[in-house]
Amino acid sequence: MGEYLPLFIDFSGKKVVIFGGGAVGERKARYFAGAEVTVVSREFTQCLEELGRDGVVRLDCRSVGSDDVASLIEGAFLVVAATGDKALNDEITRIAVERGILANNATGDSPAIVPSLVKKGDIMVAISTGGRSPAMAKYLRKRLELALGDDIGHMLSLQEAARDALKSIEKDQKRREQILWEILEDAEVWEALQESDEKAMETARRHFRPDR
Ligand SMILES: C[C@@]1(CC(=O)O)c2cc3[nH]c(cc4nc(cc5[nH]c(cc(n2)[C@H]1CCC(=O)O)[C@@](C)(CC(=O)O)[C@@H]5CCC(=O)O)C(CC(=O)O)=C4CCC(=O)O)c(CCC(=O)O)c3CC(=O)O
Ligand SMILES: NC(=O)C1=CN([C@@H]2O[C@H](COP(=O)(O)OP(=O)(O)OC[C@H]3O[C@@H](n4cnc5c(N)ncnc54)[C@H](O)[C@@H]3O)[C@@H](O)[C@H]2O)C=CC1
Repeated sequence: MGEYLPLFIDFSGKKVVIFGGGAVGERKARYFAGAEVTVVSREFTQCLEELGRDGVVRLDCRSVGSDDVASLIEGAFLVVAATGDKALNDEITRIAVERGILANNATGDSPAIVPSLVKKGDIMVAISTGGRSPAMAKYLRKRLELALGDDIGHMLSLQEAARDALKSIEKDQKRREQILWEILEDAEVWEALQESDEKAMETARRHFRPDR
């Protein structure tokens, strides 16, 4: 097993080439939908056809042999091998790696892993089992989705606002850090968040006191 580490990458404008237009190719295409996604496949799921029609992804309908791969992945930032043909997926992955392109292999050893993703507004939690049990990654995602309530999205907005306000009030960085923590750990602030963002900010402000 490799030394996998998560990293949040800005995919806007990046070229992603996905091979295979089945259920797995579709899931990966939706995951990377913010990028410039092309799906290359003999056939496409109905959902991919719709995404193609709406201009969310580009569809390239063709049968792929290993000789075609190099030209199809030119300029790509990431290649996803998700056809139903394991040998072809391994070959696609090998060719991408050879060219220094990131690759995700849906049926074998994979240089890059697509995680399970919990999203609450701008907060993201990525889950991987290092490839050992994708089913368990999915299971943990479902549990975390339930455990992390919607109020964390509101706390994010509050922290952002408090952080901005503190920059002009409190010159000492360590002190700003401490105040932001106090707000995070204040049960009454979390309670006030249920009522309104304004009420929560009001409650949070008591931590703004100058301490000297
Ligand atoms: C290594 C990895 C490479 C990669 O694809 O990136 C990989 C590989 C393989 N998956 C397989 C099977 C399944 N994968 C899922 C689901 C997901 N698989 C995802 C990621 C990953 N899958 C990467 C590791 C992630 C990690 O580190 O944990 C998720 C998280 C992300 C996504 O794909 O979007 C997404 C859940 C999203 C969500 O809902 O949260 C399910 C369940 C389901 O579909 O309901 C099953 C059936 C049950 C089972 O087998 O566990 C097989 C065997 C194929 C076969 O038997 O033929 C292989 C190949 C192999 O093992 O060699
Ligand atoms: N990594 C993951 O998350 C998971 C991986 N898998 C594995 O991923 C693979 C794909 O799964 P599905 O999408 O469900 O299969 P699928 O059979 O529905 O889709 C495969 C697609 O690849 C296309 N394809 C196959 N060979 C091609 C070629 N030479 N040229 C062009 N297109 C070609 C087919 O037309 C089809 O559209 C399977 O081997 C499956 O076992 C399955 C579940 C999860």
